[in-house]
Amino acid sequence: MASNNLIFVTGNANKLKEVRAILGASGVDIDSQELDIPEVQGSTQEVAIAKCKRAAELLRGPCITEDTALCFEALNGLPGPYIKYFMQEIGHDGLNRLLVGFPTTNAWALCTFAYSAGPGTEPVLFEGRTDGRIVPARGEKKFGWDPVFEPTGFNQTYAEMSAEVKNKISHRYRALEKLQAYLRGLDA
Ligand SMILES: O=P(O)(O)OP(=O)(O)OP(=O)(O)OC[C@H]1O[C@@H](n2cnc3c(O)ncnc32)[C@H](O)[C@@H]1O
Ligand SMILES: [Mg+2]
Repeated sequence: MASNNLIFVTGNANKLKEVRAILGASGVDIDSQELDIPEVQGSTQEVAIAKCKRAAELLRGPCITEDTALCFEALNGLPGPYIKYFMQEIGHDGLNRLLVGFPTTNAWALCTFAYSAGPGTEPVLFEGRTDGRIVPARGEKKFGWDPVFEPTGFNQTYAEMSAEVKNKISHRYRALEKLQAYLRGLDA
C-alpha cells in the first residue's frame, strides 16, 4: 500500500526524528534513505518538485521529500529555501544582523512535503506554515535555526520548547497533516 512503506528521502536526521514523532501512532511507517540530490534555485515549490522528481528517479519508486524554508517578511520571503546556506555561512547571529535596520523581524517557517507516486509522475505538494519572529538565539543549539525562531503566541523559541509542543504547532506538523490526509485518500 502506498502509505505503509513510504521512503522519506532526506539527509537530515532531525527532520526524520520529528516526522516519526509526529506520525506516531498513525500507522504510517516511514523508512528513510539518504541520497545526495542537488537542489535547484527557485521558489520553494520549484525546489521541492525538482528534488522529489529526482529522488523518485533514483529510487525507481514512490517517495516523499521535504524542504524547509525560513522566510523573513522584511526580505520578501528570503532566505526562504536558501536558509541552509545562510545558516552555514552566517549562523544565528548573522540571521539577526540581517534584519537590523528593518522595521519588522516577522518571519515564517514553511515546510513543503512532496510526494511522488514514482518516476515520471508529477509530485504533489503539501505545505505547512508557522508564523513567528526572529530573535537572538535562545535554547539548545540542536536543530538548525530553532534557537532564533519564536512562534507567534509563545514566549519560547522552537529550541526552548519540548519536542511535544513544537511538534503540535510546527510548520512540519501542519504540512504532514495534509500529506497524511492525502495518503489516507490513496488507501481508501
Ligand atoms: O536532505 P534534506 O531533507 O534536504 O535536508 P536538509 O538539511 O538539506 O534540509 P533543507 O534542504 O530543507 O534545508 C533546510 C535548512 O533548515 C534547517 N531546518 C529544517 N527544518 C528545521 C526546523 O524544524 N527547525 C530548525 N531548522 C530546520 C535544516 O537544518 C537546513 O539547514
Ligand atoms: Mg537539502
